[in-house]
Order: sequence, then C-alpha cells, then structure tokens
Amino acid sequence: MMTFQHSWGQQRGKNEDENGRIASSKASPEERSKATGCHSDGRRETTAVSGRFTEVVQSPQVHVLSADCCVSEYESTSSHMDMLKVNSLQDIETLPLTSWNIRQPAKEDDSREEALASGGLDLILMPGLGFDRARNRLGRGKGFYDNYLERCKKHPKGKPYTIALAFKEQLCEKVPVDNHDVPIDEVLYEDEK
Ligand SMILES: Nc1nc2c(c(=O)[nH]1)N(C=O)[C@@H](CNc1ccc(C(=O)N[C@@H](CCC(=O)O)C(=O)O)cc1)CN2
Ligand SMILES: Nc1ncnc2c1ncn2[C@@H]1O[C@H](COP(=O)(O)OP(=O)(O)OP(=O)(O)O)[C@@H](O)[C@H]1O
Repeated sequence: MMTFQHSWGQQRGKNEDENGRIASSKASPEERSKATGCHSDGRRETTAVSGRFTEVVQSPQVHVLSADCCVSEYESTSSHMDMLKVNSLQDIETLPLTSWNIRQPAKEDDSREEALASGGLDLILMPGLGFDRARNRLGRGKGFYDNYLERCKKHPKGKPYTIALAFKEQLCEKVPVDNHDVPIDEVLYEDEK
C-alpha cells in the first residue's frame, strides 16, 4: 500500500516563500512536465475528490466523521468546473470516463447537487501534474481549480482546505505560477528515495 508520510505544510521554511515565483507558461501538459522536471504520464496521478464533513458524536469516546463526497465535472470548452455529489464508491466507479480518462457525471445527469449551491466544501484533494516546496501546483493548464477556488471564496463557507497527494515523480524544484494560482495548503508526499 502507498503511504504519504511526509508533508509540506503551512509553516514555510526560510527558502519556502513565494520569492521564486515566475510567470505562468501557456505550455501543454507535456511541455509543463518537461520544463519543471516533474513527471506524470497519467498512470500515477492521485485521485481528485472533495468533501463536506459532519461530525457525528456517538459517545464521548467515539467520534464518527461522515462526509458528503463530490467529484469534479469540467467543461472541456471553458474553464468552468463544478463539484457534484456522489453517493458511494460504487457510484464513482460507474461514472462515465471523459476523453481525459477522468470519471465524471454525464452532461445529461442533472440529479446531482453542486457543492456551492448548498453547503460548500471543507476539503479538496487536489489533482496535479507536479508540486513544489512552496506548495505551488502544476495543473493541466486550464485554470479549472483556481477558478473553482475563487468561486468557493465567495460562498459563505469560504475556501476549502486543500491537500495534494504527490507521488515522488511529481515533486518539482519549482513550478511556474502566476497571480491566479492558489497555493495548496498541504502537500503530502511519499518517500523521495
Ligand atoms: N483526476 C483529475 N480530475 C480533474 C483534473 C485533473 O487534473 N485530474 N482537472 C484538472 O484541471 C480537471 C480536468 N482538466 C482538464 C484539462 C484540460 C483538458 C483539455 O481539454 N485539454 C485539451 C488539450 C490541452 C493540451 O494538450 O494542450 C484538449 O483535450 O483539447 C481537459 C481536462 C478537472 N478534473
Ligand atoms: N481565477 C482566475 N481568473 C482568471 N483567469 C485565471 C484564473 N485562474 C487561472 N486563470 C488563467 O487561466 C490560465 C490557466 O491557468 P493555470 O496555468 O494556472 O492552470 P492550471 O492550474 O494548471 O489548470 P487546472 O486547474 O485546469 O489543472 C492562465 O492563463 C491563468 O492566468
């Protein structure tokens, strides 16, 4: 089983501030991977889900956290993405695959609640091609997540906490970012060895 035992978190070291930020490139995902030295060929990408948690206290000793889970639904012709509620693991596993091999509800499936039309989100597990120590994220270059986080900030719940799970191939020296890029709150990564 894969474990993510290390983290780059909120407390930045002295070399982990935003000094090194450089302009965003308009490069393709392949060019972006090459330029940053991080490698993700789609076979090792951690999954993307988001959730809203409810604490159910069963007894003073037992706390159960229940979560409403959502998956992304992106529009390939724009930078618009929604987060739609899923009902179970089996529900996720039976969603249709897009041309990018991402499972998401079909366009005509209007039965699902959108997170920002209801209670908002507590947490997003962020996908990405690569991540650096300043917790910058290299995405697929369409701005889906940065735009979605902007929308979250306008919701009463505010911006959800963001965590990325990174395989070692996805750890980069420096990810190119611009003013729109929202740093990840915490990057959990596996052993770099
Ligand atoms: N698991 C997972 N879900 C995710 C993402 C992700 O990276 N991983 N996304 C993270 O954002 C969003 C989907 N990102 C996408 C980004 C670009 C294109 C796209 O249509 N690309 C162009 C080609 C671009 C190029 O190669 O230059 C195309 O296919 O025409 C599709 C989806 C939402 N859900
Ligand atoms: N909130 C925003 N408002 C306006 N433009 C934005 C916003 N977020 C990103 N952009 C623009 O969208 C383009 C793509 O952004 P970027 O390269 O950061 O995408 P990405 O994070 O890699 O993509 P994705 O989230 O889809 O994986 C850039 O030109 C960026 O300036």
